[in-house]
Amino acid sequence: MSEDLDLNKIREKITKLDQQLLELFAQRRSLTLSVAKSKAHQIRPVRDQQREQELLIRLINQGKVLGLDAHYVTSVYQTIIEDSVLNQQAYLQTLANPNIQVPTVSVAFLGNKGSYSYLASHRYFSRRAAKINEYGCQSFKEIMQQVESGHVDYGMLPIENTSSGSINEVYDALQHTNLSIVGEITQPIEHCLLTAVNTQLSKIKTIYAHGQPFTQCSNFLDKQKNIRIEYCDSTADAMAQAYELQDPTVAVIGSEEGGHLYKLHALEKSIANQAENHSRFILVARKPIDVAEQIPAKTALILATGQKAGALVDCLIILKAKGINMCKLESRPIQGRPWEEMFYIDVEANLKSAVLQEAINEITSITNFIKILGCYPIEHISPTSVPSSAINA
Ligand SMILES: C=C(O[C@@H]1C=C(C(=O)O)C=C[C@H]1O)C(=O)O
Repeated sequence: MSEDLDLNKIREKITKLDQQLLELFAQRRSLTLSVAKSKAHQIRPVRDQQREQELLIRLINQGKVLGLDAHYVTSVYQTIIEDSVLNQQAYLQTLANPNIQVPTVSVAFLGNKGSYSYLASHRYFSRRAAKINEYGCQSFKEIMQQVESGHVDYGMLPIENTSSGSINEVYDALQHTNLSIVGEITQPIEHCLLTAVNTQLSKIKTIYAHGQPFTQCSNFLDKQKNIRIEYCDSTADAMAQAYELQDPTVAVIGSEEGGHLYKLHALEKSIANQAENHSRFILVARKPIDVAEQIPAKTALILATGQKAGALVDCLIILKAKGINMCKLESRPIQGRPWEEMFYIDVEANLKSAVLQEAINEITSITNFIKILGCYPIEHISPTSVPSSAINA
């Protein structure tokens, strides 16, 4: 056989190229860290979308000469730039908070190895070069107690999901805690039907899962006939059960990545109602953090206005007048005060900024209660778009 068609030889070449690509990615990453150091010095914002756009247009054109599709080049580089910006943000945060640089952190999350909260915790801290001591919990309340008592440094809590909405239990718990929100991470939720042994969908009689995945996969589940549903405290518990049972009639709903930790494989993939299914998690700690000026920040607060006509609108008008963007508004009942509501507001502003301080002072003067839940770096990096003329030229 000619060497050009020898599969093993071709794959060896691909393996070598991939190694070189990884080395180049690592070199690029370390250069962007030098950029972050320079920006820290000059107090310039981390993100420079004009530079990103110029870079993307140049790469699209260079890619075309090499026969690479413009969409492919754009999507690869948007991923690289997202990593670069998040890495620079993480670095600047260590400079802004020198007192909390520790090589090992302990994190409480829902469930055990393999739960979505476990995956979110690992993803969040992988960028912060910290080793994790994991502390799996059975409830959101337990997670908060573990952080409040000082038993662990951080708690990772899911707060909202793109298909099932806000997680009320977590919102309610935030009313009664002194913990601060110090970070966020959005985790793609890719629900699969996982089994411990080789089997077929028609043989499944029982599905184990946490309540949230059940809600998020209701369309798929409605189509399955004669299946018993067993609710579990967490996705990880469901996976552990399936692993123990080794039963061809049993399946669980969870991520493929988490399932690997329990030697489970995917019988069906992408079973969620919405193809784009993401959960946003918040990270809580006993002390608030500072957010570096060069990083886009979000501040979360809760307030109670009492029963006056237009009282909430008056608060929002203050934010509008100061040009502060509100990115989330949620209301929850106040325990023991029927029909009164607590409003949860996320704004895109740094708590240290004069403009937000002024807004908070004005809002405080017209509300019954206000509490700052925390200020933290915005982790969502919206991709820089390129003009369609560059793509289609
Ligand atoms: C590296 C930089 O920081 C950010 C990341 C970029 C990148 O990874 O290429 C480009 C522009 C900035 O948004 C930079 O400013 O050059």
